[in-house]
Amino acid sequence: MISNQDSIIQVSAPGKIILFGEHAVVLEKTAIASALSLRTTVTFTPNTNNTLLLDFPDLPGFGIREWSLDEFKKLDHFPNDVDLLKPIECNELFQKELNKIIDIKGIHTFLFLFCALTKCNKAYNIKITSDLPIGAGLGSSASFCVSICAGLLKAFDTYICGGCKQCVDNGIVIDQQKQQQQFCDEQLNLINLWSLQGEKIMHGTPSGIDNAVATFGKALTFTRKNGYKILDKGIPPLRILITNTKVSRSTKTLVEGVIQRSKLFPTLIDPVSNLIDTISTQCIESFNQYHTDKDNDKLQQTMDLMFDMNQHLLSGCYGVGHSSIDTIVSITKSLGFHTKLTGAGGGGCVITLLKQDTTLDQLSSLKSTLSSNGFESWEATIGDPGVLINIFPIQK
Ligand SMILES: Nc1ncnc2c1ncn2[C@@H]1O[C@H](COP(=O)(O)OP(=O)(O)O)[C@@H](O)[C@H]1O
Ligand SMILES: C[C@@](O)(CCOP(=O)(O)O)CC(=O)O
Ligand SMILES: [Mg+2]
Repeated sequence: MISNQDSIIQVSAPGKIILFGEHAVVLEKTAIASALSLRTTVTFTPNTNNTLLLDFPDLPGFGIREWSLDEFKKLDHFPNDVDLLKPIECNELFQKELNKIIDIKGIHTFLFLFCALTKCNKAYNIKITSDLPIGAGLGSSASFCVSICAGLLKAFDTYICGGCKQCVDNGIVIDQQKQQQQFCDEQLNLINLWSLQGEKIMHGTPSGIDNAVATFGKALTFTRKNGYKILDKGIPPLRILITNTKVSRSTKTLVEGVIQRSKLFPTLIDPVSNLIDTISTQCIESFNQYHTDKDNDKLQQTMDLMFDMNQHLLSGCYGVGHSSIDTIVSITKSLGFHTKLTGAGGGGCVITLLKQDTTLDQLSSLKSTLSSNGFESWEATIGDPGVLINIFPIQK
């Protein structure tokens, strides 16, 4: 059998949209998210130079960089004694040491996961590409962390299930043509927990919803207390248009701002968070109702109202709106559609609820109005699978 250490490993994980509950989910409330068909792909190719070569074309100004593995191993706080089956946070002192090597949070995240999971015992060229816009609310950071963790655990044959048939052998083939495989649930849980440690370096206080949806895929509800729950019957056939404001923002700063506001003004912010929680739970109820009565009009009416309410609470009460988002809300409203931000807000992407019977002409008129205002939009495909893996033998 060819060892994984002598193979090319390719892993992909999806981005996501949050339908309801972003930010409130950090404050312990319920949120609902669905995986997107847009994915981040990581390719691990062994090298014989004792180096780590990173090729990150989507990270502005990064390009390709290479370090000797010894450069990391010699650091005083190198995570030597980590148990791979028990994910832990990055030691602050190690992060400070990484910061002296390179001052980019996303790269600290990568380097922490790489050092903790491989102990720098294997040299790799690693390429990461994404279909997702980076830093725009569609969960690129989580799909980045999930793909890295899944690939590195596989590279070292680290399985919390002990190496079940699904994880070690042929697995469940999701896509015959691409021969992509899925891990077992136990291994997915391990990947999810390691990815959360990565997200913590990027964001400080991630709720965990983004890495859960990038790991498990489909559509799920999430609370920090109870974790994720896959919506067994899926999401009703909603049509969603994603529009990118192209305004860049920092998830970390926005999340910190909302936490700060809720600490300073608990009597004002708690009821807002509770109302968002009610919107999320009402959404689940409406989905269940739809699965019974298939009443599209009723679902559309409720969802339209909840899109408006959630948007205004995020913008007016949590303070994570942006004038570009307001512009899209008003353009879409003038054409009869309801829009909310998705992810951290402050710019990034927004989602508009189309109707089941929105015609191609109506859609293209909506898209061209948005485009003439400088915004790019596309209809989303949601409910996609979570993290998937391919192994290729190296061609000699
Ligand atoms: N394909 C990628 N290549 C390199 N870094 C990435 C990639 N995707 C995500 N990242 C990291 O994630 C960060 C963006 O995460 P974040 O601000 O949470 O936005 P979002 O998750 O909404 O896209 C980037 O600044 C970068 O550090
Ligand atoms: C704002 C938040 O709810 C989602 C952030 O998503 P994104 O990184 O902006 O894609 C934060 C979180 O849940 O960790
Ligand atoms: Mg993110």
